[in-house]
Amino acid sequence: MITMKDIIREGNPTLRAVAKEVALPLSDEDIKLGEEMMEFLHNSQDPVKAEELGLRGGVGLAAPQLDISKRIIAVHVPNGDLENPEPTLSAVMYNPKILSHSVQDACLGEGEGCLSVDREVPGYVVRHNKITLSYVDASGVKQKIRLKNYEAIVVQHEIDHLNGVMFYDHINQENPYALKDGVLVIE
Ligand SMILES: O=CN(O)C[C@@H](CC1CCCC1)C(=O)N1NCCC[C@H]1C(=O)Nc1ccccn1
Ligand code: NI
Repeated sequence: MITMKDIIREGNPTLRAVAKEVALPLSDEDIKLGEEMMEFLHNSQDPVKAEELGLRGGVGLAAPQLDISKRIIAVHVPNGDLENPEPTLSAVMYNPKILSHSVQDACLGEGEGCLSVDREVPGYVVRHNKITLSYVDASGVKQKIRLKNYEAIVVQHEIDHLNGVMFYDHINQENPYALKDGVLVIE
């Protein structure tokens, strides 16, 4: 079971490496890894288990964060209201690829953090507001989906990890809160 000790932190060169595509058909090992990554996200969002296991709540995780330089990500974005436990997006994605994106950019009003970064780095992380994404799912089936707003931001943060990019690489050094016209701020 994945816990915080398995997550590498800034300074580990794997976070700056370009991860390798996984071979198809998916190996049992890669399928198992995806399941463990999703289990971590579930546990990290469960107040009891997160407390028990000392987990920081996470909505996404990329294999390089486990010191595994493979193009595998897991995302589990909970639905806003507690009544409806249906997550808005929950998937393990193998070899995810952004096929196209909107001209419109967006950022989280709160900025971003990272389970591999044990410090606050303030500032807007400007990303694409909408993306068209292809990936292979855990059943080995090629998927093509469109995402927007928060879900699109989460997936872009994870795909960045596959390319050795950290969220703060996108922050404007001169003025971390500088915004070009038309960037959607997502609260
Ligand atoms: O690469 C993957 N990571 O580094 C985990 C990150 C991924 C998100 C950061 C911004 C977009 C994707 C993550 O999830 N966080 N960042 C650090 C601490 C907070 C935590 C978070 O946003 N938690 C959360 C949010 C809503 C609901 C439940 N939990
Ligand atoms: Ni991260």
